[in-house]
Amino acid sequence: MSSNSEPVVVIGVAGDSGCGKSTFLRRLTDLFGADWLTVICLDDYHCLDRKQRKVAGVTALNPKANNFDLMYEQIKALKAGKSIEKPIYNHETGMIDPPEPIVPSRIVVIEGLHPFYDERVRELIDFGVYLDLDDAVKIAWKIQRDMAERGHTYEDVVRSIESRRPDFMAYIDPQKQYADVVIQILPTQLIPNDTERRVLRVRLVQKEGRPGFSPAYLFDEGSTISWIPCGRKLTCSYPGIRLFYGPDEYYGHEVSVLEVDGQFEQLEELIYIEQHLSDTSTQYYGEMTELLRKHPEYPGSNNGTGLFQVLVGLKMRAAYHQLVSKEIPIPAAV
Ligand SMILES: Nc1ncnc2c1ncn2[C@@H]1O[C@H](COP(=O)(O)OP(=O)(O)OP(=O)(O)O)[C@@H](O)[C@H]1O
Ligand SMILES: O=C(CO)[C@H](O)[C@H](O)COP(=O)(O)O
Repeated sequence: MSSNSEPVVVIGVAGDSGCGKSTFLRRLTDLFGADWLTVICLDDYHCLDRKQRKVAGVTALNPKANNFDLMYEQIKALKAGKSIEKPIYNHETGMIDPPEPIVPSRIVVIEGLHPFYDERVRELIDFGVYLDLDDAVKIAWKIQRDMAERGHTYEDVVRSIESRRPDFMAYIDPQKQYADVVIQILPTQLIPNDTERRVLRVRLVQKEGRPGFSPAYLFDEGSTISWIPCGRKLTCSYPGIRLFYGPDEYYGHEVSVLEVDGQFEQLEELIYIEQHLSDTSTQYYGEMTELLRKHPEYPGSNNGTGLFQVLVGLKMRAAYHQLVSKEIPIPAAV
């Protein structure tokens, strides 16, 4: 629990269902320790239950199905170190269950569909990440999970993604402009006409000029670099690995982009990549590689999704320390 004298830092993790939020949260828990984190799933602020949404003809992505006033009041209270009685949305029954008490830890993570949607909530967020999954990859991941674990057919998966698309584009996707970092997960460019989606191209879009956040870079800050590290120090089988770093513009903001296309054969060799990255906010040599090697079983540990999730976790830790140690006024996520 956080005492009133200790600031509570709020982290936002945004993205559609099935885009890897749970995996990212597991990495954050490994980094900070469970005692440091209070995770709030924003699905709990659905104000219409499944039946009511059906009657009203709205999806859970529609703001009308969510209580942003309550979300704002409760996140504000948590940030002030106060306990709340949080509602619970029950995904098994599709109903809203009786509320549960929540006591904030030092870091409150709000994760789900709408962390940056409401301006008041957005301004409470100290560091925000948006997980931006390309549709082709989203279908591949959902098929893998929903067909294997939930008994859905290929057509069910595609239909469900299609039916959510209009509301996704209207209410979820635009939030990425407010994130400090966006992890874009795209099909590889290393395999022509790839349909398997096992090899991924992952881009880390990092906003420049945010207090408490300095983007990581490859070799030389501010330059544009394409690097194929396959050689004596890194084992690469087909289709190889390509890294890229360079400046860009994103929704009118200056950003720097780090990119990894391809996958790593041997996790321990990641140290070679880590050596060439700067401003990673590690606390000791090799920390990134060590964190990835700890959980090779997490999906994406052998590609840019895992690498950048770990890197973003390290950036969140650095932002936390900066905010707390300097007691600087907490800036908005915009
Ligand atoms: N980096 C990755 N590489 C490959 N597959 C992945 C990766 N991350 C997630 N997946 C796949 O996507 C599925 C959904 O991931 P996860 O549960 O982390 O997403 P989520 O956003 O929390 O989903 P939900 O909100 O529906 O619970 C996983 O079961 C896994 O199959
Ligand atoms: O997008 C979602 C969560 O991220 C869900 O679709 C939403 O919360 C509604 O849940 P359910 O389908 O269980 O009624």
